[in-house]
Amino acid sequence: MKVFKFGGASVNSVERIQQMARIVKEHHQQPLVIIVSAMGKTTNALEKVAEAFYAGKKDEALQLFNVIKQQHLTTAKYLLVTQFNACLAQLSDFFTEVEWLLHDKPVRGFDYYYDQVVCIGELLSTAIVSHYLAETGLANEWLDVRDIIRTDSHFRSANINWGYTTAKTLDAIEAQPGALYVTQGFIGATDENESTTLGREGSDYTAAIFANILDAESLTIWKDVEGVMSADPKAFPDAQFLAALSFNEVIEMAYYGAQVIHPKTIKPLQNKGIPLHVKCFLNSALPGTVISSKAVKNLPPIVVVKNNQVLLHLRSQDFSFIGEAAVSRLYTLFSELNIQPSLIQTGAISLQVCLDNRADKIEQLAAAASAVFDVQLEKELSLLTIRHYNAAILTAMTAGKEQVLVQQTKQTVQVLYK
Ligand SMILES: Nc1ncnc2c1ncn2[C@@H]1O[C@H](COP(=O)(O)OP(=O)(O)O)[C@@H](O)[C@H]1O
Ligand SMILES: N[C@@H](CC(=O)OP(=O)(O)O)C(=O)O
Repeated sequence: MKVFKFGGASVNSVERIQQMARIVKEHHQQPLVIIVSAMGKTTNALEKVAEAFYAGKKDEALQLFNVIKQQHLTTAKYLLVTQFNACLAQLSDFFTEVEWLLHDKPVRGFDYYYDQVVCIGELLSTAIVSHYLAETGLANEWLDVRDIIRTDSHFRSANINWGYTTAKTLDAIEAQPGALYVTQGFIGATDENESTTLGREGSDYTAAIFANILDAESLTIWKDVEGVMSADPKAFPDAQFLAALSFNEVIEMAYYGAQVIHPKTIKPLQNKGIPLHVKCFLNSALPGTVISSKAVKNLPPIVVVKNNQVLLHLRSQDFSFIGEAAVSRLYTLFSELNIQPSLIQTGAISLQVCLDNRADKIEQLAAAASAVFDVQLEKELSLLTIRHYNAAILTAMTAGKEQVLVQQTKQTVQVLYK
């Protein structure tokens, strides 16, 4: 059994879905589970629908949703002939699911509605993909992952109930010769059948969950890049291709914000020693990156840049030293608000916390922290992280930048700059 994951970029056009089917055909000699994300930027568009709905702008929400609807219908029309009616029936059910909800008035928290709306992206894309594969002679079973992935009700970043999910996965998926399953990444459901999501870009994680439970031979994540590179090639055209990486290295990269693999993806694979291949869907003959338990030496400097960072300066109100009570209160707040700081630096009477600029969370954190600290906020910062750095690359990459904060270990340097 192998697991493949195709992200939004690999299903964002008719041609790319056709290319995906070619890849599946090439690898279909053995049982395959295919995890698919929402097409292109559909999740972002659905977020706008949820926001308009929650702001009481029903007509705007319906209008925005209609654009998404038409995009999916157009794609289905281009791709499908014999399977079109069956696909249309399935898409229409999902459209109705959202439209009913949008006609209601919000009575619960935003995150609940967010998940009920946003999960549709993956349901729509997989319906189209599954029917297209069938149309090209690749018989497959479409699975609603919400019947399999059971989560708690922590909407927008739900946690997996591994016991239930394992039993359901083994029930739903059989490793028979020729078996081909298509299902959604990123989404799940609670005991009450409410849809949940696992956190943005969470489809990689779904794929790792399936690979772990099914004891897959490998997981392949198909991307629009040659493999994992030493930096985002969109921002750094000179980035180097990395043929092999260890699980631990990729955990570090994801932790520091590399956008290439979702941070939760690695552990389920590492625990079972399942190799992760990151391959290019535009050219499946390229070898791609292999990520495994094997240590990889002599890596080049690996660069991660996170923009839109905020720095909170927290100073003790009476100029007393920052003690364990204050630090413990701060970490409790991170946990309560589900905040993962990008960087923390502790001084004698002050603490500095660098975070992603999520306005809602920053406001709540700043308000709660002001009970204990004097709080100041600095915005529009970027956080540069270099793993396996050397003096030359550090100098080159920080030239001309106003440095706000620097943190350095033997392996990793981080520079927050304006
Ligand atoms: N270190 C890296 N190596 C390769 N790609 C990276 C890296 N960091 C960021 N990226 C970006 O990740 C993108 C692929 O991820 P993403 O767009 O989320 O794909 P998908 O939609 O398939 O999940 C690439 O186009 C590239 O710009
Ligand atoms: N569609 C979701 C989940 C995901 O993983 O997408 P992608 O594989 O395109 O990063 C998102 O955009 O967050």
